[in-house]
Amino acid sequence: MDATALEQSGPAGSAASITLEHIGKTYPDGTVAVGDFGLEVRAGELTVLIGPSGCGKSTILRMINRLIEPTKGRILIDGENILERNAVELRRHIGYVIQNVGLFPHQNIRTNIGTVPRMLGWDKKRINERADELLELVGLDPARYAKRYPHELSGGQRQRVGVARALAADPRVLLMDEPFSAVDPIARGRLQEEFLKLQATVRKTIVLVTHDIDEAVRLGDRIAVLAEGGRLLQYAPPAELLSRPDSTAVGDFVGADRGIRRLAVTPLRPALKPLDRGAPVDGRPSVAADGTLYDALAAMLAANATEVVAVEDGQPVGSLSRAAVFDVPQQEAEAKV
Ligand SMILES: Nc1ncnc2c1ncn2[C@@H]1O[C@H](COP(=O)(O)OP(=O)(O)OP(=O)(O)O)[C@@H](O)[C@H]1O
Repeated sequence: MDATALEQSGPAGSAASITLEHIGKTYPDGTVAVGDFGLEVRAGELTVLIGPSGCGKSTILRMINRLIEPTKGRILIDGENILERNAVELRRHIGYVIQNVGLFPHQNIRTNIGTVPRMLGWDKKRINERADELLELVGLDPARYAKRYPHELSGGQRQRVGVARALAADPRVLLMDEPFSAVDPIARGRLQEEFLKLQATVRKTIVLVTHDIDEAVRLGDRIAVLAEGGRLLQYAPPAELLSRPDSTAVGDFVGADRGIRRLAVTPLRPALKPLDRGAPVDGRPSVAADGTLYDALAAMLAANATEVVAVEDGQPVGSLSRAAVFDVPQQEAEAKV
């Protein structure tokens, strides 16, 4: 087999970039699911596709692993035109996670995770070791879960197995279609949190489809907002999208409560009023100095306090008032106009 860009997986930093050039999908009945779509997905980043139902998000995602064949355009992964490759073979090098996972019910968890490595001809010992390593990585004890069957797991645990299975052959690209939407909101929050930690370790290039703006803001390095027919309205990091929606359509989509969401993606550190190391905290609530304005506000509200102290390595490093929390995004928004 030739060593194409997609197969050169390995140590951290080996994620691939994805370039979508004027791709489109028109069905034989004339439906234009995606008219003309372009996007540059940076290596090692998590890009979210979001937009109303039927706007073509899943179609775009499934064109990247060619479960749907584009009717126009080019798709490059690290510069290689993947439309010229064998589609079945291609899919073995692109992880894919869907809602409700689609685990094989009659195979145990370890066997499910080993699906792609088996197709790639790995030996049994290596497959089992890899499955157990991934179970650890997604927070499931292999001794307890490896031999279980999918119906013996909770929905959230199955979803983690789905992520582990998609990562099994160490793909450089991971596609995720509404991966967390089938689980209840509390489990979803925990899964998203764990998934962010996992991504900090594996640093894959990820394209994730969701219709949930909170999920997009929480997970995305960049968010692409789409309208019907796969029309790209805006492509920007979450903080920029929330503070500077460049059309009313995007503004409406990100929602009226975007001020609060913006707090959740704005670091608190630049807003801190410096404190001498070792200065007394005086019963004020504390927050981690690498947290967000939202964390600071939550700490103040919980303690019914008007000021919070930011702490780093156990030492107070600055303070922040309630008024300052609301000043910062305001100043930022004004500075950007
Ligand atoms: N086989 C098909 N023939 C004709 N039209 C289709 C076919 N499959 C999908 N479509 C249409 O393509 C459009 C895009 O569908 P797609 O599933 O990509 O939307 P989506 O944004 O992922 O929606 P949702 O959020 O509801 O999952 C829809 O209007 C859909 O009806």
